[in-house]
Amino acid sequence: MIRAKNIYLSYDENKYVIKKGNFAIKEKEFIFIGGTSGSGKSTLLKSFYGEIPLKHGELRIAGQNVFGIKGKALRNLRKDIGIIFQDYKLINEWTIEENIMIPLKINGYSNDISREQATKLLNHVKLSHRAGYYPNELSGGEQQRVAVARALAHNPKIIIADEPTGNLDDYSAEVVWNLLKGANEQLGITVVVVTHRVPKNFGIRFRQLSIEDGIIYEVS
Ligand SMILES: Nc1ncnc2c1ncn2[C@@H]1O[C@H](COP(=O)(O)OP(=O)(O)OP(=O)(O)O)[C@@H](O)[C@H]1O
Repeated sequence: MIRAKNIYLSYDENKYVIKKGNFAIKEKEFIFIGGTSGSGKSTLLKSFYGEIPLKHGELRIAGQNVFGIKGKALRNLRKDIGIIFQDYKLINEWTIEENIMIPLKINGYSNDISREQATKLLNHVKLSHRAGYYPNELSGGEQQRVAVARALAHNPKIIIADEPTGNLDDYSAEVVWNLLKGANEQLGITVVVVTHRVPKNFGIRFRQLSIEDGIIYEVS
């Protein structure tokens, strides 16, 4: 599902953030990526959805070559990916239902279908009673559940999450982990999560990669 061959990523010409990156992630795997602060974890995730261009190497996501990707090809790549951030990144001026509708509208679904799907997902993340609320009227844990629903809305093949529980208390973190496990187990979505702390007794199979000073290691 994701294959990197000798990839290099950087923000400026003088220093590579990711060097000689080689790894493969199979369909339906659940992957944790760890490593020290500043080692390049977020940068690697950003390259998966074309936010950071590859300097060298080959990166294939769901069969699509990410090198130099732009325009329609980039839009197609993003159809296959749902993204979750540590700080939720919901649009505060829009209700949570409208937030969940965003990826559907971007992908050309009608208003009615988008709303129907958002209603289903609000039910899935147990927030139906808050559909008309705005993000800043919700707790952090609730906002992250909205973000998970938004990431799932357009039926992606891959979910990418960058420290999805970093701002959450233990209870809310567990709810988010359960949603991600469900996406992986029940929907067969490949899940790639950057986290400093792999949860104990996770309960499903997973693999771990680690990044140290820009070098990607397979831990398990
Ligand atoms: N937009 C940017 N412009 C220039 N350099 C950047 C930018 N974003 C990150 N960097 C640098 O790239 C390196 C890797 O950053 P990255 O955010 O990928 O690390 P990380 O492993 O995700 O760190 P953390 O665990 O602290 O979130 C760091 O040295 C950082 O300063």
